[in-house]
Amino acid sequence: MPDTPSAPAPVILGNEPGSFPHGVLAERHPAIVRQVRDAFPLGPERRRALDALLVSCADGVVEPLPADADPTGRDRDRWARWGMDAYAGRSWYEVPWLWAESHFYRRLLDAFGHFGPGPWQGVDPFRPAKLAELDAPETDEELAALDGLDALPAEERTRALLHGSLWGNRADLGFRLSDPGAATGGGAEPLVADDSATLWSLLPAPAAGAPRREPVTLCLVADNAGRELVPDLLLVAHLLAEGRVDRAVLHVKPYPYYVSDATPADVLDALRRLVAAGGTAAGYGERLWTALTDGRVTVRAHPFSCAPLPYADMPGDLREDFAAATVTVLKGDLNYRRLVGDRWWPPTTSFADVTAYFPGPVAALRTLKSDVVTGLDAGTVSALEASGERRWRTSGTHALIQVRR
Ligand SMILES: O=P(O)(O)OC[C@@]1(O)O[C@H](CO)[C@@H](O)[C@@H]1O
Repeated sequence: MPDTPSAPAPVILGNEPGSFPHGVLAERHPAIVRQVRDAFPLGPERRRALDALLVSCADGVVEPLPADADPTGRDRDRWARWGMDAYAGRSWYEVPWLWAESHFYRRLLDAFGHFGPGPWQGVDPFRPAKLAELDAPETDEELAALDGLDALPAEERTRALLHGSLWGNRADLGFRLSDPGAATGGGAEPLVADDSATLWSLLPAPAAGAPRREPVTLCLVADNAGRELVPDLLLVAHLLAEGRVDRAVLHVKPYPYYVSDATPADVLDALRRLVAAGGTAAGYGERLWTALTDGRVTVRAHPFSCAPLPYADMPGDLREDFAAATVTVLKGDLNYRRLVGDRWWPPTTSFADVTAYFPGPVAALRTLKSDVVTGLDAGTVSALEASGERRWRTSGTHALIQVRR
């Protein structure tokens, strides 16, 4: 029996040296700043701004967004609503870890000049790494392997594409910066929870000759670009082709975020990559291209997708989007943190209870890359604890498929 929480668990902070969140703030963030600094021929002003961010990461406090941080002023208002007034002046390590990380990316883009005006306005500082991944021989191999799918029975094909999307979540460039070996391990990794049968009960394959039913809409809240987004797009194309889904809404980030998170530009890159791949991959790519042009698939980049807050705080228009979906599938670790709240839940806490606020059926497809987890049964937790694998929560070697109808 899953445990129903009597009160919210403590929010995860980054203030404990040696912990995973502390390492992200103290080591991963400076490494990301240096990577951006080295990847572009930035002028003195931008380099000074990035160096100031490095100093701030080491021992600084959260500062209010500067007046020139966003030419429209709208983003400053948003950050005010998202907690800036409460957290300005406090140490990066003492505010909620989710908030600190999210705000770091906003500051990094500022320092880089992404919000302009200037030559780097609108430029994605992570694009070189994203394109390198998309062009890597491993991506060719993964796409060529799709040719074998046609020989599989329909259910196995669907399962293979679901698992491709799930394990594609290990392909996270920020994650590899601090744990280079973690995302490359081969072989089938254990699922710590698998509600895929519930997912398919929400998205059944239409039986031949069955009467027309209500249109089925899938909301897929994407995570990383490149080698995660490609299998996400394949899954969407497949579900459309099978008639399990009539329409799909793909949510991506409005600006570069958490290094490799997908933006609309990344959707285009991934789609072009599919279409150019030839074979089965190109067939999927072309179907998706058509579905985008005829409106069955739409792409949305909502500002809240880059908010430093849990989904429980989502605004009304996003709530309506999710409420209209037959099921919303959230990809990846960060979306999971935002879905269940980035808290020290006992791992057996009921997933259904902590996501009860979500406006409709919701599914999480995630590899475990941070401490938060819910919805595990007690036997699974004991087995994980007994396995001697100290970092099962954070190493990306385990995954889950959790669904709340
Ligand atoms: O959402 P994703 O791409 O699966 O993971 C994001 C991530 O790499 O970033 C955070 C640490 O920076 C963790 O939540 C997680 O490990």
